[in-house]
Amino acid sequence: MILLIDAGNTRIKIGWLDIATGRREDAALALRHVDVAELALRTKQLAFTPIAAIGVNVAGASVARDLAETLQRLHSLEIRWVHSGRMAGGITNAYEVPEQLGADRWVSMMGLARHTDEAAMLATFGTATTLDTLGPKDNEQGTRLFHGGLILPGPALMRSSLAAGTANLPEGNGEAVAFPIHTHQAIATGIAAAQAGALLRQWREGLERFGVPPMVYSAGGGWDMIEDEAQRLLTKARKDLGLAAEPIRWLPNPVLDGLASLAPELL
Ligand SMILES: Nc1ncnc2c1ncn2[C@@H]1O[C@H](COP(=O)(O)OP(=O)(O)O)[C@@H](O)[C@H]1O
Ligand SMILES: CC(C)(COP(=O)(O)O)[C@@H](O)C(=O)NCCC(=O)O
Repeated sequence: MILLIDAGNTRIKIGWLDIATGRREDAALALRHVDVAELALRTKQLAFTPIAAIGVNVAGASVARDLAETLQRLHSLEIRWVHSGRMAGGITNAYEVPEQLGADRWVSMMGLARHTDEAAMLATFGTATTLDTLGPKDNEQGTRLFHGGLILPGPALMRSSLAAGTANLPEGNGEAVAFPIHTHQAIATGIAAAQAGALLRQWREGLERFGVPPMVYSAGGGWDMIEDEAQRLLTKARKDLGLAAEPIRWLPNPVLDGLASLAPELL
């Protein structure tokens, strides 16, 4: 079994792959950085001994070091860290400097490619929100292009930055509504509208570029804060354009899916 690691800025997600059968974890483990020691307890509960570990890390050197030390101590394993590049897993990276792209975003495009051959967008609501577009599989070689994408503060970061940067605003919670009538509602609605509005903007860019609407997939721990608003705005936009309804589809772990698809060529 191979451990799959996605170290994000808030949490580390860990799954596994049986390379012989393609079998994957039922549910990924999510740990905060400070709880990395819990990995010892959790991997001891696994019904197998991992023989390799591959991962991406956008959370800085100390998180990588903690993970590396923990897996070395527990299983004598070295983590094979994946970095962004110009091409991998049948996808070409349009970033001017490919190595600058977050490795989690890059590998998530390979995860997304497992779910559709159509032009698609992955909206990930983590610490940051990223809205990334993958072109269709439409040439003879079957290669695809990562067209680029947006970065904005994630829902929780928007909320905490409002509370930290103002004298009077709390950490706003609540439902998004058309016309907010108290502060919590005003903040929750503002954040949901900003996140869903950015998603919709990028979906329209995709529609113009491809001539067909990109499929939209979502991921990340902050999705539940904006799901209703995002689904509602996209449904309305599609209806206004005379397009059939097509909801945003949730992907629990596109980064781990991408690592799983890269594993055979990495190991
Ligand atoms: N138990 C939890 N601990 C921390 N964040 C959580 C938890 N449950 C949901 N969240 C939300 O998930 C977000 C982090 O999502 P995640 O996809 O793990 O991000 P990242 O990949 O940047 O670490 C947080 O900003 C928060 O809104
Ligand atoms: C955009 C990110 C901060 C997202 O990180 P996350 O929210 O998943 O922790 C990360 O992918 C990153 O540091 N990217 C480097 C810059 C770029 O992708 O252009």
